[in-house]
Amino acid sequence: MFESRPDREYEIFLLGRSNVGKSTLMAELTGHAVETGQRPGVTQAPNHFDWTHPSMVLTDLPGFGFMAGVSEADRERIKTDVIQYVERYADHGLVAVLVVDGKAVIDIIDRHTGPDEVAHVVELFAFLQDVGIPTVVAVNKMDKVDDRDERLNELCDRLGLPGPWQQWQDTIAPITAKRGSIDALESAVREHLHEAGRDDVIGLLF
Ligand SMILES: Nc1nc2c(ncn2[C@@H]2O[C@H](COP(=O)(O)OP(=O)(O)OP(=O)(O)O)[C@@H](O)[C@H]2O)c(=O)[nH]1
Ligand SMILES: [Mg+2]
Repeated sequence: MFESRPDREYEIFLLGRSNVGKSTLMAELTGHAVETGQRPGVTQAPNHFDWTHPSMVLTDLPGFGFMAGVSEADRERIKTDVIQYVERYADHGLVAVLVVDGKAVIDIIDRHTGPDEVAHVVELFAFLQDVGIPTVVAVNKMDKVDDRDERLNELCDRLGLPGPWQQWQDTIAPITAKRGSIDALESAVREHLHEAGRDDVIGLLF
């Protein structure tokens, strides 16, 4: 899980449940082909992309949640590994991109929320805030969503961000990675880097 990381100063983390389109987005961001698939759980080890700049690595971390052919114990282990990975390299982390499926995310959160349960994506979002890594939620597959504003407002509500969602354009970025519509994400990431005084890094990325 940790051995393959190239020794780079800056890192961008890509996280999210299986099958939300992380690898598709990574391919779109970097212009390089990445293994993608209909079968959830294609990515089980981090994919490091280190060719954008000598100081930079983009890391596509393994998915959470349901993965075909992966046992419950393995899923828990992968989740723990991902969290440990982010904690370990947090100091290098410029931005975390938490990818969700815009069509499915609300149902998934609500199904996994209860008196003793916090949905993974909500837990991850809070965790990233705690670690102090600027986070953008890339709400992918917006091509499949009809009630766009309503859906994005619901997502803000579930993440504890008071609506309307338009107030959070540096945090909530609706995209359709498959068609290359990722402008909202790019400007949110730019905004975070700018706020962090890292305009120098922006040019390394886009
Ligand atoms: N409709 C639609 N489908 C998409 C979009 N982005 C990705 N997909 C599809 O979603 C499926 C999963 O995409 P991947 O990129 O492999 O997802 P992943 O998050 O890397 O999955 P794991 O590696 O299993 O964690 C593929 O069939 C993609 O073509 C999108 O914007 N819209
Ligand atoms: Mg993948």
